[in-house]
Amino acid sequence: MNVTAQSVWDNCLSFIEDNITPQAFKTWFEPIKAVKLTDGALSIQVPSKFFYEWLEEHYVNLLKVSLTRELGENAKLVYVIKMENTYGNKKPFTEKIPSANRTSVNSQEVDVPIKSKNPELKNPFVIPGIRNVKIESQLNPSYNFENFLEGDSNRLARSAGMAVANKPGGTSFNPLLIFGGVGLGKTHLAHAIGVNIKDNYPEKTVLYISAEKFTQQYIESVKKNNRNDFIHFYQIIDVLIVDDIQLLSGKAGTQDVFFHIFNHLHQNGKQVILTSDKAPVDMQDIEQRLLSRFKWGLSAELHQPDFETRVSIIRNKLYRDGVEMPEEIVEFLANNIKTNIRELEGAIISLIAHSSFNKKDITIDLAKAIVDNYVKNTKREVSIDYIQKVVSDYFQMDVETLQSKTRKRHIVQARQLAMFFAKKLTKASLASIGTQIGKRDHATVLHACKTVDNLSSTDKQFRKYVEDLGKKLTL
Ligand SMILES: Nc1ncnc2c1ncn2[C@@H]1O[C@H](COP(=O)(O)OP(=O)(O)OP(=O)(O)O)[C@@H](O)[C@H]1O
Repeated sequence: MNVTAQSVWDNCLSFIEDNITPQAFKTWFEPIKAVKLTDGALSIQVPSKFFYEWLEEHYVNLLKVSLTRELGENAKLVYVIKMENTYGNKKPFTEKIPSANRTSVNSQEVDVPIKSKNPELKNPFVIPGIRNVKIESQLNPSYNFENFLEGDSNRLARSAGMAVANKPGGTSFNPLLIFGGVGLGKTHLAHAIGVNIKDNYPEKTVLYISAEKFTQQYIESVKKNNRNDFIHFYQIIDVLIVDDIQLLSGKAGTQDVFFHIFNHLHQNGKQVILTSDKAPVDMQDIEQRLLSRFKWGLSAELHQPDFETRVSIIRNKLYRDGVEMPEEIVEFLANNIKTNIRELEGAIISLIAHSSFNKKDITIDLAKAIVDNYVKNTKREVSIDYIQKVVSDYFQMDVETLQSKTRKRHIVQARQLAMFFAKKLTKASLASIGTQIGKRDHATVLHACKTVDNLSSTDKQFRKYVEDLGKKLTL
């Protein structure tokens, strides 16, 4: 019988297929092409260097056994690797394949003898120096657990984050989705988990990436026709942290590729950590199959910090910056900047800067001037969730009541006010506002906005509601 590269490889494949899961076979063996067979050496082409390394890491014995069955003890395997690509990595794939093994510019051939001449190598398929690919984690070490202060507002998310950091992929918090409003610490906590995992498990590959950058990389990979490399790159990560996942909204291609990466990682016990500015249930234009996966693990909300937590955050920042500030001013800041920790930090920095540039002491008057100025100049972003919370608190009802189907007048009015402020203070569409406030349609929201306008010009009491709520929501 005529023995060709293809026939040898086909036989290897049927042996391999019997020994691994269909999913693994599809992912790691179907993309391989048999290239040539010369002097007992089978050349196979793999799509990327990562792919090659993955095979070496996970399937080396299987390859060895299957090839030895076909070509005998002296069989050799030669990998032909297409030019590699870079993803999410400033210094990608810096490991060098020994130049003696490099035979062409557009492809890299790695000659891997089954019987090694080097007796120290336990695994004869492995070439030292190229197995461990360094992927820069893109983590910011200054965002860690030590300086992520705990309070009622973040206790659940912080504890879940610590549990994940202690046992990545080994808890039921997979994925861990951290969600909450602007500037409440989602990015900080996500980094802290990654940083802690790197401390606990230095050998694990951790990658932090924003959903925006992930999308750009994906688009780039499609343009360059190397979508598979893109997928394989992400599939070898042990801990994948994707920030602002809501930004995948409306991007069907990126969602699809993320779905496959997510599934692969999850099935292989790898940890996924996501952040979002809204709960999965409120995410718009994200495919249902992806949303349902986001809900598989734990969704933990970061709420607005309470007064005590705000005070601790200020004190901690002052301590780290080596600045002293009278307690009265610390409390003044904590009382006046409530909804966004980034703004709180910004106000502290401005205060310190004003005092040192103008050589003035930090006084309560200076603090008032900064806070006034700060609040005026800061376009506050409020979420629809926050609006519903403020309106229901104001009318002493809970959010569920505000959203309910009841026609009781005071509840209808509260709901209409929430819709009115959502239209006024957010960029959300009428349809999206309706969905988020009790699953109503856009016509109901439009009607609510008109009603609030009419009533505020005819009903004094109602006008007071609008003014009070307006102040609460924009302060
Ligand atoms: N619990 C906390 N303790 C100390 N600092 C905090 C805490 N929470 C948030 N911060 C600080 O507040 C700032 C804003 O946090 P971060 O950028 O993580 O917010 P975010 O929720 O990701 O915001 P965005 O919605 O804009 O992406 C950061 O400087 C962060 O260090």
